[in-house]
Amino acid sequence: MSPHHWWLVPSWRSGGGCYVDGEQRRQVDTNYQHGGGWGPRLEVGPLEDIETEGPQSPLLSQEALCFSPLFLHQRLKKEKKMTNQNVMVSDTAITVAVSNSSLFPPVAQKPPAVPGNYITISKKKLQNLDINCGARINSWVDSMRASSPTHMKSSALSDDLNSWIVHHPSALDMFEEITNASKGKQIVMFLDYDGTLSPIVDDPDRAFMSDAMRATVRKLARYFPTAIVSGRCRDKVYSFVRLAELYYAGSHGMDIKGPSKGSKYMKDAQSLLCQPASEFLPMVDEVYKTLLEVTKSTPGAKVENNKFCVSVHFRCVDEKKWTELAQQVKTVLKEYPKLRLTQGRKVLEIRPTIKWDKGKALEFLLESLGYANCADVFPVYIGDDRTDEDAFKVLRKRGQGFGILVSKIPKETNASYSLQEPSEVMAFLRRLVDSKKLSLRRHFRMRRRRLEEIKMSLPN
Ligand SMILES: O=P(O)(O)OC[C@H]1O[C@H](O[C@H]2O[C@H](CO)[C@@H](O)[C@H](O)[C@H]2O)[C@H](O)[C@@H](O)[C@@H]1O
Repeated sequence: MSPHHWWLVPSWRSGGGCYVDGEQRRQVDTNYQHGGGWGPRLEVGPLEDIETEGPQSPLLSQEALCFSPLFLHQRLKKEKKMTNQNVMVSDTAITVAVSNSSLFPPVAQKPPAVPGNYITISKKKLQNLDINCGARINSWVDSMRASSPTHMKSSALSDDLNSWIVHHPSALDMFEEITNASKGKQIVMFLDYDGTLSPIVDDPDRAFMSDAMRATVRKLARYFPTAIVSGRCRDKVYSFVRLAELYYAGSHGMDIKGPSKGSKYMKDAQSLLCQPASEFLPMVDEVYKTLLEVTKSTPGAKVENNKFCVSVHFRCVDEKKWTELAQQVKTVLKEYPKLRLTQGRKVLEIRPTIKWDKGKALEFLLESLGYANCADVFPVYIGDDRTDEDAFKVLRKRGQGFGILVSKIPKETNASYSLQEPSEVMAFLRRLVDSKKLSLRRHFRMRRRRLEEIKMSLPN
């Protein structure tokens, strides 16, 4: 047996599992289990131990992987079987590298490419609830459960948080390093809304942003081009934020509009409009109406029309009814192969199959602002949800700026830094504004001094 071949089994008390899709292309035992309690786990062992037969599970949520690198680390240490290997769980895959010496990549470092010396579990099989592959309802419900931190053991949580924070340090603690890295570059700000600018609440219609946060974002936009990138429909998120000087990308980036007030950063910002999924409008509307009707029988379910996508909220649905709700949604979506399902925080999100996401929206906005091929731009994206990972990934790929994940618990992420909650986001934004003001003041003071020197040196 080669010491470099290892297998990984994401497992749940209820079962689960997936294919190992890399070098060895072997299937993992889907019923592998470990000690009790609900919770995402990633088991590890020599590749040779894998059972080669077993049903394929089309789904494992990203959340199910959120503790896995750390769990894996501990397990690996315990087993003392692995001395010089690197284990990584990225958004695209679970990967075991065989040569690097550290367990995690340093902050802002790109994840290693796959496959090569890596064993990979492909993202498609892990992340999305792919209705077209005929996902089983159990898998859907597992994924819905995984999005609930209440299912995570608190002891594991604090251990993992301590290790996680080392690799995704607080953006507040690292403020100096961050501003140093941005020196001489144009910072462009991208802000998610729910869970980033406003706290998560039970009723999506009441996710208000505080006046203090609004004032902070207003100041921020004075100094840096600023965009709100949200899963909500653009009008709705605008009604919460109410700042006309910002760029807005609603419906997970499928509805982008420039500032109605115009912008000092772009000549013709008012006419900026991008709606790459417009042909899906009638279909999304139809699905919204059907889902509204069908889910009426499930107490607490809430269907939200986000124009180019639909959200089915289960935050207020009794867990015993989650299977019923998943079944209702699945039945409706069977009729719409051009729509796909993803998952956010206690929400099922239905959207067109087009290749457009928050990452694409970020790229589109940078291009519109004239920074497409510019080395001197420093985009900062702050978000809390799975859909924000697409934007974090784009930043890593560009090697510009960085992502900040808003989370109190360890999550697998492509972001470089973390903040715990919207109040920390506000503190970070305020510091950005203050630091910019200070540097501008210094700049003008120096310019004035220089002008005076020139004046003095001129003959009377
Ligand atoms: O991209 P975002 O701005 O973060 O939008 C993602 C979803 O956010 C909203 O739902 C979430 O926040 C609600 C209010 O706090 C909460 O009740 C819900 O459980 C969360 O999932 C919004 O309602 C969705 O339409 C967005 O897709």
